[in-house]
Amino acid sequence: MDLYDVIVLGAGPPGENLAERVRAAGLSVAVVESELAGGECSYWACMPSKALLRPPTALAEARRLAGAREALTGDLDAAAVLGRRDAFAAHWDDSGQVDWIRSTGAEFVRGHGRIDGPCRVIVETPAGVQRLLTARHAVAVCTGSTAALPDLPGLPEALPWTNREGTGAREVPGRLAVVGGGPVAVELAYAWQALGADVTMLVRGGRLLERMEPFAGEHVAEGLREAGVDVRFGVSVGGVRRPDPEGEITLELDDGGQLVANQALFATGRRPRTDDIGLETVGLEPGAWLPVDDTLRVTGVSGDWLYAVGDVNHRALLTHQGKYQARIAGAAIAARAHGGTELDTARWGAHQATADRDAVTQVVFGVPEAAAVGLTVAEAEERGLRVRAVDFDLGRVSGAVLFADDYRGHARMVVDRERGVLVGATFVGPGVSELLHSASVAVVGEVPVERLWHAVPAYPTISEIWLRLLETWRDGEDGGGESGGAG
Ligand SMILES: Cc1cc2nc3c(=O)[nH]c(=O)nc-3n(C[C@H](O)[C@H](O)[C@H](O)COP(=O)(O)OP(=O)(O)OC[C@H]3O[C@@H](n4cnc5c(N)ncnc54)[C@H](O)[C@@H]3O)c2cc1C
Ligand SMILES: NC(=O)c1ccc[n+]([C@@H]2O[C@H](COP(=O)([O-])OP(=O)(O)OC[C@H]3O[C@@H](n4cnc5c(N)ncnc54)[C@H](O)[C@@H]3O)[C@@H](O)[C@H]2O)c1
Repeated sequence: MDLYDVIVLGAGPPGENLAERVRAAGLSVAVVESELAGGECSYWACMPSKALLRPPTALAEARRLAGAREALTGDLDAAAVLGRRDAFAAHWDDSGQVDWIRSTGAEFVRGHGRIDGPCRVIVETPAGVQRLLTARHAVAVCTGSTAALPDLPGLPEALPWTNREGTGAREVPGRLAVVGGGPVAVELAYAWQALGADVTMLVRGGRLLERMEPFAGEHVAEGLREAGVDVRFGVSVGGVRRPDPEGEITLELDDGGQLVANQALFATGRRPRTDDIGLETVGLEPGAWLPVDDTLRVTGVSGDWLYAVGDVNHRALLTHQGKYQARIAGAAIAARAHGGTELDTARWGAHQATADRDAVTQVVFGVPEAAAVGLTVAEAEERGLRVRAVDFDLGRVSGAVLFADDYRGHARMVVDRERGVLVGATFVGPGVSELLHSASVAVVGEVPVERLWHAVPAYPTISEIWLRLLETWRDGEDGGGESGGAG
């Protein structure tokens, strides 16, 4: 029997970070991984998708600049982009990440882990050997999520793409249907269109990126259309036919039409990887998301030993938010293990996950980029806050106009009227991703809006949007905020 202070099940970014955190606090830890250390993010999600997106984005941005545009002599080299993607996915070899885990002093155990009652994990190794690990203090489930496919006739036999093929494919399909309107659909539609596919997006709702402010999805839809993607709203898929798994795929649409393509990517959300991890041995339901308290401890399990971190708890399905949770959970596990320390579970406290509810950051890449932190107006109102949306056209900011000819974009800050602080911000436009952290600091720091006048953006950067937003805020509801110009 192997005894550790902490056992981490799943070595995606949150699992790796949790292990590092508890090691730094002097606890022993074993990390169990059934596939590749680094998780979905490193091999079939964040990394390869961003590697696919960066060359087309750079090219599209150059095309928008007189003088640079004239230097472009050809199109993207799809093979080179795919090759660069392979390098960013470390050629699907996790030895670098395993070395990093080991360098923290953690033990890395390859195999499928299943909980076997409180504080026990049985690992089935690739050699078929069963190994029992026991935890003195905590087991952290960090098993992530996998693509959720709709229950459609003919779909399983049609072998559609999920995010795995959508980020890992080695050939560009001639015609690609993309089902969904969330971040995966948006980013991969943009990337594959740029790589040479004819992409049609089938979005069942009326807009893209439904968790962001509506204007973000509108700008992104316009960008996709300009890039050549056929974006269709209000279309649902009722069934799928692909008699020859190597042949064309036909999507039957609810409006009576059909779409024939060479490949179909279903980007229709995620489900938790909890169906085969022994949850039934501790009274939990296999296949369900794991609800947690704000120290990331699973609720409904006695004994304070079971934690769930990352996608699997369904709080914020993003790598950086999972890593944030890992830092909080690691601190809480260490404090409970060492005893004697009172946990700081106040809002923004060291042992209280707060940002993954109140200051979730996200960037959806492509041209334009959509970047958001905190609450949208709708979310703030749902929480009973009295807010004011302060809007400004990014195309009237000097730094933006320099960034790209014919710059189009928009910014909004959401201000809590009672406290006079920002509770959310959204930017959409080329190159806005790096603006986001300034807004996050303002939201998390609960910086009074009036103080933001003293945070002087360098001229002429896109960050001057902050001055324009402050002027609009100052001029009040009906002030119009027309004071753009050169700062
Ligand atoms: C196409 C795509 C693009 C994305 N882009 C971004 C982005 O740009 N930025 C961003 O922040 N987020 C992005 N995300 C989301 C991000 O990938 C996830 O939030 C992140 O991977 C979650 O990390 P995780 O460790 O919780 O889960 P995962 O990354 O899924 O890792 C879980 C790990 O647990 C292992 N595991 C599962 N079950 C067991 C078991 N029983 N025993 C042992 N090991 C097990 C798995 O093999 C896996 O390695 C993207 C997602 C997709 C699909
Ligand atoms: N850049 C980033 O940060 C990034 C990029 C990609 C993914 N992610 C994260 O990964 C997670 C998964 O992303 P996603 O886009 O797959 O999921 P999502 O839940 O964000 O979006 C799913 C989309 O599919 C649609 N849909 C769901 N069921 C459907 C059905 N049966 N038929 C047609 N449409 C259907 C939804 O309406 C929605 O538009 C998200 O939480 C996302 O934030 C982040």
